[in-house]
Amino acid sequence: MTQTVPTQLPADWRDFFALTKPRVMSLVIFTGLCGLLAAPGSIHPVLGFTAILCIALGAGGAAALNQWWEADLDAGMKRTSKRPLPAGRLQRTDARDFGVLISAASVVIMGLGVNWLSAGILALSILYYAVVYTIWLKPRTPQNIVIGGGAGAFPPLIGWVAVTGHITLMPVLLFLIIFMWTPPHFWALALFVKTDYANVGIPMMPVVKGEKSTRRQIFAYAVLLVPVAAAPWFIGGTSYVYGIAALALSLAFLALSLPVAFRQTGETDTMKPEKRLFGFSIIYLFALFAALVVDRALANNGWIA
Ligand code: HEM
Ligand SMILES: CC(C)=CCC/C(C)=C/CC/C(C)=C/COP(=O)(O)OP(=O)(O)O
Repeated sequence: MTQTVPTQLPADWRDFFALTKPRVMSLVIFTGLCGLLAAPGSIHPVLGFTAILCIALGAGGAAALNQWWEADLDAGMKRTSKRPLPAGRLQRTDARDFGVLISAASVVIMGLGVNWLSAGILALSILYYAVVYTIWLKPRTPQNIVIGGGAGAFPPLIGWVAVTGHITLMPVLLFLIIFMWTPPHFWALALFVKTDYANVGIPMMPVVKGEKSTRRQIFAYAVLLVPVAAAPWFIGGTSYVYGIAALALSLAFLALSLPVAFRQTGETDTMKPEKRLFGFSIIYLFALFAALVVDRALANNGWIA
């Protein structure tokens, strides 16, 4: 007897999966994993896997709650109108319940299985993204992503604390790197989807302060990112392998932010430098955190100091 094997998950499962913003969260999870792998000491692989699963569940749950709250806003923006809620493929209450369930599960499992400090920071970052950023800051101030960006900066700290059980300067620096990276990452994108945010009344920086001010601020954060990204090397937390990679990547990021910072655009501009900077921002963070893990692996094997 022949059976047809379904090649795709049922639509409702795909929609729940989409609620977790999987593409964005892949980098969130990767930075969490790198924090865990770069931390001094060791963790049992099963517990390490559990910690990363909890970061994924917590970040995904917070993203679901973000979309539950913003379903009407998302319906009004071209970029987000096809998401499961605005497209009518899911009930709003189902998205809320799913978000609460996997967020709560992530914190409890992290606490019981790994340690309560990492569980506490995970809970803080979920509340930070779903409540402080989404409900409070995003509709109110153009500094929303500067302050709210803190939420996305926690995962490497959580991964690190999952191993060590305490907070030191190194994981705080990893937090600061993502904190400084978030404004240029997001504002580069906001420059080319400006009208979307203006249409739904979200006070993103280019809408409120204008393009010129946003461009200058992107540059300022890209400048600050150079010493902050190299700081783990300066304090002796890594070797020159990470240090050189951090400087090279950050200077490339700065170079790409230059044409964004000092140009004016007309109505028909294709926004190539802004799109390039946004694209590179993602490669930048993947490569920087990968360099950190390679550096620590080389040191642990005695190949570098
Ligand atoms: C408040 C902070 C942030 C804001 C407002 C923001 C906003 C955005 C937006 C609007 C997009 C476009 C893609 C989409 O529509 O889903 C995007 C893409 C992306 N973001 Fe962010 N982001 C933030 C922080 C982060 C952080 C902390 C990470 C990871 C560490 C991250 C990783 C990514 C990635 C990987 C993409 C590309 C996704 C794709 O290829 O579709 N973002 N971000
Ligand atoms: C562990 C944990 C909870 C991590 C959280 C990670 C985090 C805060 C990531 C931020 C990423 C993100 C998708 C922002 C989108 O902003 P938006 O929601 O304003 O974007 P939108 O306009 O696409 O809805």
